[in-house]
Amino acid sequence: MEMVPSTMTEMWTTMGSTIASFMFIWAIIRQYCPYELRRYFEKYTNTIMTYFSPYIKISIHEFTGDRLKRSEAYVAVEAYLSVNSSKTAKRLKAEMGKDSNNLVLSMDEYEKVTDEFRGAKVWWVASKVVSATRPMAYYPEQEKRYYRLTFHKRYREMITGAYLEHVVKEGKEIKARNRQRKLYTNSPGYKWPSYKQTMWSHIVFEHPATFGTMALEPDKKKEIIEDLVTFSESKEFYARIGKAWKRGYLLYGPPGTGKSTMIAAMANLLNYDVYDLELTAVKDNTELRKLLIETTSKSIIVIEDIDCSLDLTGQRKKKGGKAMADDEKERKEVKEESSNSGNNKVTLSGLLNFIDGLWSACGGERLIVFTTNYVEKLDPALIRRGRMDKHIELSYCGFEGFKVLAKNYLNLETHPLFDAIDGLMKEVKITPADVAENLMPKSPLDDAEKCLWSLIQALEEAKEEAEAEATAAKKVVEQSQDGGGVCSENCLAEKASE
Ligand SMILES: Nc1ncnc2c1ncn2[C@@H]1O[C@H](COP(=O)(O)OP(=O)(O)OP(=O)(O)O)[C@@H](O)[C@H]1O
Ligand SMILES: [Mg+2]
Repeated sequence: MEMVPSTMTEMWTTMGSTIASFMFIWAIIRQYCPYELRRYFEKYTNTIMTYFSPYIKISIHEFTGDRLKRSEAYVAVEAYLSVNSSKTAKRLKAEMGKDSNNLVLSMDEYEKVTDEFRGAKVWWVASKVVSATRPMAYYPEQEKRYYRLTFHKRYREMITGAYLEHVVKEGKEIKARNRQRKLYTNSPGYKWPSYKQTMWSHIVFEHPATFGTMALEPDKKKEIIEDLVTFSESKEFYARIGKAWKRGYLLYGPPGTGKSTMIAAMANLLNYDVYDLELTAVKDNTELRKLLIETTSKSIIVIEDIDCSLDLTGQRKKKGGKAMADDEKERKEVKEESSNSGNNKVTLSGLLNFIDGLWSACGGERLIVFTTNYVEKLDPALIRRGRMDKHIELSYCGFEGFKVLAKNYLNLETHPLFDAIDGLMKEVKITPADVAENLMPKSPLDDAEKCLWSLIQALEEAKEEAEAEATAAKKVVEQSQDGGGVCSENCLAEKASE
């Protein structure tokens, strides 16, 4: 009877020491056996194991090829498992979901979940390979994440066919349902594209503007909405006519007329992401192309104040201020210059390529929107139809626009003061931003009437200013006509003081 515990102890001791020796030997092998030899050894053990194993494995990697874009299959599987794994997996990751009010769960790394499909059992594992450490300490390791699907070989046909189809389809649906719209921007300080997943950084897009809240003539509004909706539903049409599925919009007009607001409204209408491209932060044409490739479909790529972002006009003037007739030739020169000199800048040709070069067709379903305050400053090549298909002028606020704002801000459909405002609006130019500002209650006690009076006052002031300016301008014209182009000493002094 007493023998049992002692035998047990002995057995444990022997086993312990065997394991210890084995680990020791393994450590020695790891240290001294060359990496290549070990790889070779591992490869063949794997092959032998696979030969005898009744299971088939399929890996779905996050990045395939040259890591240009996240694999669509990976994204779909991720979404599919986010729903299907949360019931069975024990370690889960949580991320903020749509509208930031729920958490979306997905399986954590190295977690295994089981799924069943028509009586067949399959296993999914989320895993990653960390590539060998690089000599440079500040250059972090690369992680390559992937999902691995394991199933019995007797289900081969069904799993590789129907099941994977089901996973991708459902994954895409889940993705669309949980889609949190994003606002992306290219960060200027960022240098090492290879270890970060993307060159864009993003936040959740939460702009409340819609076409409903925009002050715009109803006809124009309707036309723009129809144009956008038609675009988003025209996948087949674009394929048939052999054009990339994208459309360019140029929004121009004075400051405060709603160009940025309209972009937000567009994104909200179509449920698209927004890529706010800061051209001045882009190093060169190559980087511009990389940024383009990393944009996803169903998105709006925005370049605000295009006239300020790029010295396009300057570049062309530098070439000797030639007449517009030399246009084509000049553009060619600019192109050559940019390809030869390799100066680190985004050039006009780089930007044109970005909009309609070969690369611009990847992905599809994208809007490119430029905004500017000075449309006449832009290079005609940049805004010709085909590049910027639709030109939308956003202008000063009309009475119709005012009514929308009055409804939004004060919940007013009519008011006795509306007639006075209508009259004044015909005489003076006021931006929707100024109207909006005046209609905004300034204290809790402000009622609608007070806000309307504030607007009337602003309109009257603007009118007086405009009149004063007009008289001054008239005076100058008269004086120059009187003097017959030759100024008297007095006139010169007056002009100088002006
Ligand atoms: N058409 C409009 N309808 C409703 N609100 C407007 C409209 N235009 C401007 N606004 C209001 O004015 C503010 C400024 O508008 P926004 O930023 O869109 O102007 P912008 O045309 O982009 O000006 P900028 O050229 O200076 O960038 C917004 O906060 C918005 O509330
Ligand atoms: Mg703006």
